[in-house]
Amino acid sequence: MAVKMIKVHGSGNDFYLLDQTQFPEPLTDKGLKQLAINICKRDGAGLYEGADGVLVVDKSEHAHVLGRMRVINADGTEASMCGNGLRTVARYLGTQNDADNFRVETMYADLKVQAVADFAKQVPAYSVEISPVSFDAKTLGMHANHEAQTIINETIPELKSELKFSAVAVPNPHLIAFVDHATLVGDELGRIGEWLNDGKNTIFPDGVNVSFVEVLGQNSIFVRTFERGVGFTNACGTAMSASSLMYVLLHQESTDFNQEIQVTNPGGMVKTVVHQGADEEYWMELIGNATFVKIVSLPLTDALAADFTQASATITGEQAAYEDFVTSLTTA
Ligand SMILES: N[C@H](CCC[C@H](N)C(=O)O)C(=O)O
Repeated sequence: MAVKMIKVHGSGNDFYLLDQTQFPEPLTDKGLKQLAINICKRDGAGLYEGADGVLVVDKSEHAHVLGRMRVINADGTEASMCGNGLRTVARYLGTQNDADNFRVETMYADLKVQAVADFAKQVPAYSVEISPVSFDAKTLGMHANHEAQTIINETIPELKSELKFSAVAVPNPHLIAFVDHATLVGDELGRIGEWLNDGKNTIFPDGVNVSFVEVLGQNSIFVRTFERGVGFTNACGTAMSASSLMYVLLHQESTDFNQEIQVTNPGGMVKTVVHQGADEEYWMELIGNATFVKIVSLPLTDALAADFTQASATITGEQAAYEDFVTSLTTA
């Protein structure tokens, strides 16, 4: 039996999208974990150029929902949410069902998704809801500053850093610091990211996505992320959304709720809007590309055995359009 997947990306954060309804029976969790570990490997060891993870699409049992998304990181760990990935799943399900405004089931919420105007020619774009939001240490799996219940714009002495951090779950866990440009591009992010995802530290035993944010101007930030279960990525959608929330809460001199924020990153650019609902709950809109790079196919048993010799791919041509879009950002 062959397995068909779409290589997709959101702002250069790339995934294999696997629709499990192609199989008579869905893969087991163990099978999904092994598949992700095999195909995501970089440096030629994985399926083509590898990936940051696998987006698993299944039917949803929930009413008014077009499908379900699960997120498997490149190291095989499962995450509760993936903002860049959700945009590509929204495009996949929307195209399949001829719908452009619907909900997708994720681990903790059925999230709103909507097709929006293309970012550029052959660069389709979607807006997705990022929620629920929590600052609670228990939800974050955080043990720091004498078991503090929340950490918002505070130093964490144990990290041997002068930086001030904010910890927020959206709902996957994020640790965010606003920094100057030299720190943004320096080694500190990698040092802290490796440490908090080493599987041994006592601050985030289950790991955490770590981001440094530079304020570039009015409603404009740059976000660089070391992702749990992956390492450095071109972009992390939930990190850019969580960073936008902290930007609104801590930097009202240059942004505010309900304003469109431009978030640039090593893989390109997305837009975010931070909302506070009537119930006082925060939620974010993450608006960005949903690029389908190629359709790949190979025998399922080979993929599970990390044998990619029979793999075939059909290129869509969208990657060239996306690269032109990124170039236009710097020449604008
Ligand atoms: N590495 C993340 C999951 C992927 C999130 C990211 N790719 C995004 O776009 O939000 C975690 O373990 O929480």
